[in-house]
Amino acid sequence: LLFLQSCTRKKKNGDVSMKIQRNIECSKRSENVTHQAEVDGSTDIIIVGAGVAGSALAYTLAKDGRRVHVIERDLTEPDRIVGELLQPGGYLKLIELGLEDCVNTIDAQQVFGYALYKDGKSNKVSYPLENFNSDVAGRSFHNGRFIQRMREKAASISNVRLEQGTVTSLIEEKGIIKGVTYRTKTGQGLTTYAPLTVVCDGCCSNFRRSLSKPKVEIPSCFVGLILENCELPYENHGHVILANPSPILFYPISSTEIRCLVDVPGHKVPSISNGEMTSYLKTVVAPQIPHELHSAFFAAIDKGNIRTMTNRSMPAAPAPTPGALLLGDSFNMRHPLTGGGMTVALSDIVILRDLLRPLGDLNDAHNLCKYLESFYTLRKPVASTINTLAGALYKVFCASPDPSRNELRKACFDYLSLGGGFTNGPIAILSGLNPRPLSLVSHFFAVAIYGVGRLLLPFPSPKRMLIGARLILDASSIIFPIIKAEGVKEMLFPASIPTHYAVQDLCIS
Ligand SMILES: Cc1cc2nc3c(=O)[nH]c(=O)nc-3n(C[C@H](O)[C@H](O)[C@H](O)COP(=O)(O)OP(=O)(O)OC[C@H]3O[C@@H](n4cnc5c(N)ncnc54)[C@H](O)[C@@H]3O)c2cc1C
Repeated sequence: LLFLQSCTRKKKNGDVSMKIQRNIECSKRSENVTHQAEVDGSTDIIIVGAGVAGSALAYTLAKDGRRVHVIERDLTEPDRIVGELLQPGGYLKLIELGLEDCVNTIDAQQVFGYALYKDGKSNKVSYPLENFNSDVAGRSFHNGRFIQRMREKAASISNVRLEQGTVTSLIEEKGIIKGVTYRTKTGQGLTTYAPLTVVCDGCCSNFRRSLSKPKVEIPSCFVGLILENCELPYENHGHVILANPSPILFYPISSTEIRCLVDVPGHKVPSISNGEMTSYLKTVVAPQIPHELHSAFFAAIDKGNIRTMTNRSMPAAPAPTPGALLLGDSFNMRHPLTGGGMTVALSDIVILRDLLRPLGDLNDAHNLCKYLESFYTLRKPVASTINTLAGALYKVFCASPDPSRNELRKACFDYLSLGGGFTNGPIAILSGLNPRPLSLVSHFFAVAIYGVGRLLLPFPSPKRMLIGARLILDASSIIFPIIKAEGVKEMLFPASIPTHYAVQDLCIS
């Protein structure tokens, strides 16, 4: 144990992967000692996965004095097309967690809002940042660089042990999760124990079935490209093209690169290997993107680095289990159109940290589990609002042959162009700066009523009245099922749910 401590206490500046590698080496050399120590109760919390959620959680819990063992399948820098735009609300959570410097030195770009495009018209929608410090804005970056910085921060704390290994199962005894079994990089099978295991193994989680009742939907896929040597029409803004059949996104991920994500509805994307994808991008997508980006878009297609990713959506449906908890995408997912995933994960971590803070001992698994049930209610206002907006906006932003849905789409675009509260309200929700469920519901129906009003004025015709009525029905059929899945009571009336269990029942430090 002393050897492990001396290893993990070495805090040196330097290259991210070098630091993490050093940490792996430490854990490798001390595997036997550590395993023995863990049986003795030297770990408070095991974290499965060191992605966005796992590494941020490890850092924050360790800062609060917990002894944390993080097991991550692959500690090399991830190269993915996910989690590249952090909303300003997420940046505020990073500040709360003391992790805001993780967006420094990775060539992250500040983001001040969005530009929306529809039928050749464009409109800038800025985040309402007036009342915040000047550094508060969205940030966009290479996801892998951001994660490496957070892993490095976590690994720099002496009571974090960050180890490369693949968790293969949760250890359950009499209904309580006691720890995990995992395979190290060298193929050795090990077990480790702790009073609490937090599973943060991402969108394809292997363990969510044991800890929740997941219902995963796949509304679409994203096709990702990187555009180089070009400028976005609206500097430091995300760009959303309301294209046909579904939205296309652009945002900077470094000072020289722009990410393009093309949404393709359904489970399947055109084949990259037989050239269908190239043809789709050149003939269907290219004519719909801003002309300033054309040549870089074609160059990116010809370069051939085309990536795809499935977009999943899954409301949180916890099955509270003593000794374990899910967090991040393993627990809850939403369509990535609005870039809300990391904000929800970081917001959840702040709530969990605050709940765990007064507890000295985590060993009373049943009481701890009961106490942590309040987490599921406390997270609802932020998480459900961001989730519902993502699902609803995706549906509204997709093209449709239905005239009422098309009117709703047009009304949404024009409503967001009105300025004042009509623009600030929805963008404050999307950015995570003011994610209030009632504000979301009222803006959503204000868009619908605005759409109906435009149909009926100046002179209503029977046909227009019918489209107007269908528009309201359509809007309701979009938002109400999402709210139902999120939990009507938890989302809209959280005060009616008892959230706080007596901390006194547990050991307080
Ligand atoms: C196409 C796409 C684009 C997105 N864009 C954005 C965006 O712009 N902004 C935003 O906020 N969100 C975005 N998201 C969502 C965002 O990526 C996620 O919400 C976020 O990454 C969730 O973090 P996580 O830690 O739960 O999962 P991850 O970051 O995926 O981390 C999971 C970690 O667990 C590890 N792991 C998995 N299994 C095991 C195992 N058995 N043992 C050990 N380790 C394991 C993995 O290696 C990984 O490091 C996007 C999602 C998609 C699909």
